[in-house]
Amino acid sequence: MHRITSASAADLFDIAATRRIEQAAASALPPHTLMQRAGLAAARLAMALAPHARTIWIACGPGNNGGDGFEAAAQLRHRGFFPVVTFVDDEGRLPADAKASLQRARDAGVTFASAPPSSFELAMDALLGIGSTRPPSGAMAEWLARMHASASPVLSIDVPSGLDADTGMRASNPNQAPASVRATLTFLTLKPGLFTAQGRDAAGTVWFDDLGCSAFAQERPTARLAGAPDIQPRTHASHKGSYGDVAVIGGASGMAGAALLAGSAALHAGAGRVFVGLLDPRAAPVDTSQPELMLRDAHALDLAGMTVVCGCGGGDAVRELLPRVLSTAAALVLDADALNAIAVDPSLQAQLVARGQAGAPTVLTPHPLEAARLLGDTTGGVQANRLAAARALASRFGVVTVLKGSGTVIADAGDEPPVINSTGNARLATAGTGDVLAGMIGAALAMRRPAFEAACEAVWQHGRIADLWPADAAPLTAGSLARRAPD
Ligand SMILES: NC(=O)C1=CN([C@@H]2O[C@H](COP(=O)(O)OP(=O)(O)OC[C@H]3O[C@@H](n4cnc5c(N)ncnc54)[C@H](OP(=O)(O)O)[C@@H]3O)[C@@H](O)[C@H]2O)[C@@H](O)CC1
Ligand SMILES: [K+]
Repeated sequence: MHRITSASAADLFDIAATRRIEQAAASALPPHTLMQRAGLAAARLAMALAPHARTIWIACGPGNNGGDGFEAAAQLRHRGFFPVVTFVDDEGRLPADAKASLQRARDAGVTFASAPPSSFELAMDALLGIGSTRPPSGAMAEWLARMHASASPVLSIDVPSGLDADTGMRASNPNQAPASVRATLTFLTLKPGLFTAQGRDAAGTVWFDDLGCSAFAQERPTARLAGAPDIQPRTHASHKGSYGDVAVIGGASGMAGAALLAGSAALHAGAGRVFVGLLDPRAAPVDTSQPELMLRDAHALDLAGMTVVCGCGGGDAVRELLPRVLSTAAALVLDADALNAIAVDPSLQAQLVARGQAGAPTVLTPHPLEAARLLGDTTGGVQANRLAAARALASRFGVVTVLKGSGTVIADAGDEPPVINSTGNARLATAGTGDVLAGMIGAALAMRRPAFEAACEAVWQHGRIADLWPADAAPLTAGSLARRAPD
């Protein structure tokens, strides 16, 4: 068993692949082995999370997830703990594995109750796992609300009940605040839904136990966690030309800040030279707080050979420059208003596709609403399956897509599984952080990183800066994020 951190690189498997792996493993092992291993792992983690617990409440559901809970209860009782099990259903309907574990819990002397204990030091959610088919209701919903309202830690078994392990969507109560201390112990495979959409909030700290079955995981991953990128050392005999030129195009009237933020981020991410082509004709000729940035009139910038970051604060004015940007930029990041302009213009879309066909690297950085506009979908439709939406955008336009949000998804147009980013936190929910990300990706492209790697690395670093933000420092702002340190 090990804890998954933002540095962990790992393959993720959807429910269908997990079921196949489970079947292959179960048929090669003696009956009940997997559930006994799962229950033992759950009991061990429960003891580690609440070593002095007097009462551990284990809520068990009608399938094998409940079976894991019974098995954990038996193991905890054998070790001198006092688990109290509440069980939602008729035991006659339990699958064979779970029935055997229920019997083992009874034989171990576990207490069964019809209602949750009045106090508990740890709650174990073994109600629903990957077999969840509809929103929890009745006693199940009440018990989930009860455990998440308590100050005690909640340990979810395999998957937080009601969370779709493929998509990270919650079946119900999407706004229900999860318990402040929460962990999920997942078995056999890591599932993508634990890491994107509502999954990260629901799951808390993710622990993984392969139940000794990694040899059976011969499936193609659905997605991946990329883990910490390798730092590319700079050679001593290098100069600013070695790290490429970035040109930011944006900053229409009243929105110069967005373009300056992207420029600052590109500079601090290591680009050799950064030009900021402002769309506002009355913009100041220099930013005295960042004199390294070379401010220009966007229309006068020669973009040939440049990595262009286009759209930050671009307003409607960016539209007229897009044909030239799409046809001349050596590498390109399209953000914000550039994406909105492309979403409503078939000729720009055709140009974007042509870039992909010509092998010109392009990265799109939409948030869910921008992605929805590009796909002709709704934000809800995009969020309902973020992996699929990112893949659809990447293949439609022949680009790398960075679908922002909790668990940012990075997909390319090829066969590679998409990456779900594992860094970042709610500190990033402040104006301008998207402009900073666009600038960081631009810098990585200017340094000749392949587009998919550039996007994955920059997204990881962007979140990592927020993760390392000192708790006692001033709140994170986009400007300080771009400079990679609190003011
Ligand atoms: N087999 C093994 O050895 C191993 C299995 N493992 C464990 O098994 C888990 C998968 O087990 P599973 O397939 O039985 O699915 P599970 O998530 O328990 O739920 C299915 C049951 O719930 C019911 N149901 C669904 N939604 C509902 C709702 N909202 N409200 C009420 N009922 C609802 C559904 O009934 P139905 O939809 O048919 O009415 C069915 O009865 C997996 O996540 C892992 O924890 C691991 O230990 C590895 C070894
Ligand atoms: K569960």
